[in-house]
Amino acid sequence: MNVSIVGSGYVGTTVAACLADLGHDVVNVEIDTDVVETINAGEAPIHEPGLAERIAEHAGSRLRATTEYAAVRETDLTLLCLPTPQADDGSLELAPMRAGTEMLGEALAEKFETEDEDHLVVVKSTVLPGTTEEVVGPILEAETGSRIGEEIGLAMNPEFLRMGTAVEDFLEPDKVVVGATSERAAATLRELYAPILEREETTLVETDVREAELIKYANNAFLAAKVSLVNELGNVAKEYGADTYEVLEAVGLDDRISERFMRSGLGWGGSCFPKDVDALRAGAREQGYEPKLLDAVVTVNDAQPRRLVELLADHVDLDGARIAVLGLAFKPGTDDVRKSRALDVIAHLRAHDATPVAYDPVAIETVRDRYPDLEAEYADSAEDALEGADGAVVATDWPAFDDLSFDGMARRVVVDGRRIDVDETKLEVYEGLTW
Ligand SMILES: NC(=O)c1ccc[n+]([C@@H]2O[C@H](COP(=O)([O-])OP(=O)(O)OC[C@H]3O[C@@H](n4cnc5c(N)ncnc54)[C@H](O)[C@@H]3O)[C@@H](O)[C@H]2O)c1
Ligand SMILES: O=c1ccn([C@@H]2O[C@H](COP(=O)(O)OP(=O)(O)O[C@H]3O[C@H](CO)[C@@H](O)[C@H](O)[C@H]3O)[C@@H](O)[C@H]2O)c(=O)[nH]1
Repeated sequence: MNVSIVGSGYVGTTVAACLADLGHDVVNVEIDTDVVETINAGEAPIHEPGLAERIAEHAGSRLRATTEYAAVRETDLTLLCLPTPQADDGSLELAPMRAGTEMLGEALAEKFETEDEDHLVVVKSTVLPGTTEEVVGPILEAETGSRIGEEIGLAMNPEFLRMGTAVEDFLEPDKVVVGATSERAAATLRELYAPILEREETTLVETDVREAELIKYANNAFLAAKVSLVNELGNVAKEYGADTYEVLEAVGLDDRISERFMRSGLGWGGSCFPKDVDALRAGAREQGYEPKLLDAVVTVNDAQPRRLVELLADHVDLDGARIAVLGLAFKPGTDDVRKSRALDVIAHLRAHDATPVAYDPVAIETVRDRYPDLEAEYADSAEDALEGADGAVVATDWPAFDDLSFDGMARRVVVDGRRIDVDETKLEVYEGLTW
């Protein structure tokens, strides 16, 4: 099929490369010219395992990128992978979605004028119930002068991929959720995802649009809540002197609970859980419901970076101390630093007048770009960050940190926010945040 993807960020780029891999002809429509040039040069604009190889293989043949919306006219369907960030009050900010949809509508108007063809528009961005049918649909109708259900098909198809395993998650998902406004739209998406849907392990869930929109938020709220509960239990376990990882390993054997998403420590960051839980809380309030449990899920999460720095302060006088911060990415396998807990740890260290010396295998450039005012020094290697340090914190569980010797530290005091696999015998103090 001929597919256009509007927005070539973490999701749009991954989805484009994977759909090209499945045999589709794909064009990324993106306003950032650097991203467009990078993809067309056969390179990946983000760090994501398996992505660079796929872009290198397909760029110039089944995959290309452009800043020109006119490209959508040569395609059968468009996936909207636009950002849906947080407004200042935590609610869902729809301005980028509206702007991109308007530009798409303008481009499609010409397609409908010159050709007797239809076009399916699919919202892949995470949006609250009602957005697809009450915001995206009407903009498309206004811009094109056509009706949803006539020339324009409309569907919502949330994406569940994770950073760090995005390619694998997209190609081998547990489920594909399709909320379509017509059987024709649903059939087009079944055709798009046919090779994925053939997998025994993948379930196709067909719903109305509102349910598809809410499934995405419910999924993320559930996982974020699970990690916050695990962190609360971990904090309690620490008070009792019990090892929460042993406790939760046993709890996870109950298949109603599962052993996944049981890692306590610094809590959740990233571009999804924080903004999606906040958008759902704001949306619920707007609908007249007080989401008390979701509020608590955020409160527990927000407290963890401060708890970690306070724990470190029990062992090290932080005033004037050099503290190595191991990891900046919000999780391993990605250069994504949006809402990374490491940034909060750095802010708390600064509040204690410590000097944070940060190292990350792939995310230092992204931090420098996005947070130029962050008050941290950067090191070229973990060993350099640790050299002469009065203490260290582990903020991201990069596998490479497991093998560190911590030899060059002035004092070998390590507070681990992620429970990596270090050799404790080499350390003067080794404390886990929650165990
Ligand atoms: N990152 C994830 O792991 C993930 C997973 C599932 C769903 N989502 C959802 O997918 C959506 C996209 O997320 P992301 O992480 O890829 O965001 P992102 O910020 O990485 O990418 C968005 C891209 O859209 C581009 N853009 C903005 N306005 C545009 C316009 N008018 N026309 C064309 N391009 C435009 C930006 O330049 C950027 O490259 C969000 O709704 C997010 O919640 C994200
Ligand atoms: O046991 C765990 C598991 C995760 N985390 C943290 O939780 C955050 C999110 O991790 P993860 O869910 O693996 O990564 P994301 O890329 O944010 O993916 C989530 O957000 C995406 C965007 O909506 C969804 O598509 C995915 O399904 C959903 O897992 C990270 O900070 C992790 O360190 C923990 O602290 N403990």
